[in-house]
Amino acid sequence: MNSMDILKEGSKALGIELTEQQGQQLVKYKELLLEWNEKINLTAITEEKDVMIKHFLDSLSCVKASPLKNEVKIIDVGTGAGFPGIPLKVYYTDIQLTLLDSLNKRIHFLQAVCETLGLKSVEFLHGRAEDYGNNKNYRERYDVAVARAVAELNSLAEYCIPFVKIGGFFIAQKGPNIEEEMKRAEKAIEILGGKIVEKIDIPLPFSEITHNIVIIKKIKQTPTKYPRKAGTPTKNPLL
Ligand SMILES: C[S@@+](CC[C@H](N)C(=O)[O-])C[C@H]1O[C@@H](n2cnc3c(N)ncnc32)[C@H](O)[C@@H]1O
Repeated sequence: MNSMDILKEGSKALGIELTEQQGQQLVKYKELLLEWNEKINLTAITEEKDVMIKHFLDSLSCVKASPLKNEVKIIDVGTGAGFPGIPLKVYYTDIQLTLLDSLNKRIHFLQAVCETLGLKSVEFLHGRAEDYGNNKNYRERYDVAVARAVAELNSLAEYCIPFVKIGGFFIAQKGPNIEEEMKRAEKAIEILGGKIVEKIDIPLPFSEITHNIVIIKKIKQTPTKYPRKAGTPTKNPLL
């Protein structure tokens, strides 16, 4: 099966239909990812089929989370090579997307991808989530914050919840067996003004893997002392 077939079949299994143009944009993105990966470290997954499944289909599986829809304002925290943010932007063409990462080389890659694919309304932020989360231009300005493979949920909540408006959502894409990690994060989520409202199991197409999406609603303002200074949320997570 080629990359386009994996995308088409896999997205159907996820309950979504990609247009021909969206499919072509994602295949082009995959080519850029593998090309740039020879010069800068973007991904450890390099086999084409695995890239399509573990990066692209896994990112698209976020559409199972109901808070995601067109026209919302989304921040992808620790986006790395653009996952899940860019596949979501290809699918939901009208979202306003902010891609945040602390590695500038990755930001340059993301700018090149968005320019090549013709994606509009994308903002690029280079820096730490803890710093932008304290900046009034970004704090509590988003309908949705998403993150995949960045940190344990208790630290990740401190990175992400400050960006979300009251009534908005933080969507954490997680691997299998998330229950213990969710328990360890309960206190932190509450302190930061959130509440877990749903956990969705997602069987990843063409694999035996089941991933989880944890959906957290922001129900009250985040106290101004959070996020703490850069590094603290991972060194000393709220418990
Ligand atoms: C393992 S990668 C995952 C990237 C992408 N989300 C994915 O699923 O492929 C983690 C990324 O988070 C970024 N990161 C880690 N801590 C961060 C922080 N505090 N603020 C901003 N970016 C951070 C790293 O630079 C890295 O690109």
